[in-house]
Amino acid sequence: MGLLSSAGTGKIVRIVGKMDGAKYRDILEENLLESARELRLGRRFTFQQDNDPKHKAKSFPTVFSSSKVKHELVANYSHLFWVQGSRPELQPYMLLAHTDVVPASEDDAWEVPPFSGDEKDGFIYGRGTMDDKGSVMGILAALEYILMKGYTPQRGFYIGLGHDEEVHGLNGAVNIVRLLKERGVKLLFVLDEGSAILDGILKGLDGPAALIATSEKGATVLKLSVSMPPSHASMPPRETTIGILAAAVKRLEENPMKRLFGLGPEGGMFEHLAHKFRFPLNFVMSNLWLFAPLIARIMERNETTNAFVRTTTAVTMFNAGVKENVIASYAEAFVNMRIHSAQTLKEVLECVESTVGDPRVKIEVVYGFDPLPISPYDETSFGFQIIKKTVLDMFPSMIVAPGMCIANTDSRHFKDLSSSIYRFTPAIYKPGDAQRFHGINERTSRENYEGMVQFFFRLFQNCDIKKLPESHTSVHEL
Ligand SMILES: CCCCCCCC/C=C\CCCCCCCC(=O)N[C@@H](Cc1ccc(O)cc1)C(=O)O
Ligand SMILES: [Zn+2]
Ligand SMILES: [Zn+2]
Repeated sequence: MGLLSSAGTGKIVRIVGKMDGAKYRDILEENLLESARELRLGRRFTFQQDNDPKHKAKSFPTVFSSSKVKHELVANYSHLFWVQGSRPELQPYMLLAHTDVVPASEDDAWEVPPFSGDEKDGFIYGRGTMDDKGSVMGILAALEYILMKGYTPQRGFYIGLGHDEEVHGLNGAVNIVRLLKERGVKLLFVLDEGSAILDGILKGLDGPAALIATSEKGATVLKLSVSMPPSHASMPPRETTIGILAAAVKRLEENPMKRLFGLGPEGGMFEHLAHKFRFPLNFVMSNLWLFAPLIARIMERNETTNAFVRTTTAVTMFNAGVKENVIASYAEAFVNMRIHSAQTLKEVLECVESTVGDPRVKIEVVYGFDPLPISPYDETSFGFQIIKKTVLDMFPSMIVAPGMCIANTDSRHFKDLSSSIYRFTPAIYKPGDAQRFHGINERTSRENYEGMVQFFFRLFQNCDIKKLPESHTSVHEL
């Protein structure tokens, strides 16, 4: 069923295909245009900062007035929605997204101001359009639409919109989890951001591939610091705090963590994709047991694919000095590491200590956690198969494979509520797009945004089957 498509200049979406009459079409069109405007407003699309209850009611009037939907604020700014199903015996699932964003500076070379939400050449630009307001709006717009159609979901579901994902979700996601635990909720599956449809990003792969991440890397932030008494810049010591610390972080950069390609979920991902690679890569990918070290050397040349090969090391902050003619008494640096699934936090810390190899450099763990468990993706895994089916409904010839999230998401806080946690948004990303995450010119195409609404709209309906058909039946035939 076709739902949404691009319209003429100035219009984000127009309804096409099987719709239930002009009345719904007009209302929905107006509503989705409103949604798109909200998305474009970027900074202003923060439910909580407006602190105006009418604001969300205006954007999604049906969601906020439906007797089927229960909405509550969590920790003042996060949102928890419960959409009641008509068959309470069916286990609920949960969709996650977040409304907060990382900072963006007008001084960086954005093609359009980062909070203008301006549209250019078919793309809506702005901080949060990819990470993660597109999902927020896509989920709510799809819910608005399905409720307007009068569809009653059979399987109940939760929607959690965190407000502090970019600072670990300790107030938003963690409190949503706490509430659900208190209520004895167990989730059939959880779907969050963290992977997408990659087109041309994995070199040698013919055509796009939808990668449903079944795990995510662990992470740690380490604070490295050096202290010594301050002194006059005219009589410098042979080594300064800044020089010692700079040498330590340089050693970390020059000695990347070991290659682990093939030993984590990325192994299964490339094996699934193998037949879509051009010769000889198809042969090589089908025999990772033999060729993994060779592939790792090729993949590590590119920043995005390197993240699949190893635990990554990023020196993100360096602070030192108070005046240009005073030898700094203190220098500190922060190192952000994402831990490959085949390694533990403990192993990473041991390795960093040995690479730094200088007792004058104090190493403190700001936070850290191990890689997340791998969620099932076999033929009997309801969540994986339903997400896959929904992708195939939209893109029938798409290759769908299990993937790995190389960053971190709020979903990691949900591991006690479900063993089936998936990270995927149906956006298509092309070469250059990976750098837009937390970077400049973050943007979403009209097609990606519309696809997001369509994906969730279909997902709500696909989740209404009671159970998957017996194995060997293609889920696409459901
Ligand atoms: C990280 C972008 C990689 C792009 C790879 C190219 C493929 C794109 C496919 C899918 C989209 C990837 C979505 C990534 C979601 C990232 C969410 C996020 O930014 N989370 C924060 C959480 C965090 C972790 C550690 C901290 O110290 C603070 C915040 C993140 O940085 O991972
Ligand atoms: Zn995000
Ligand atoms: Zn982010």
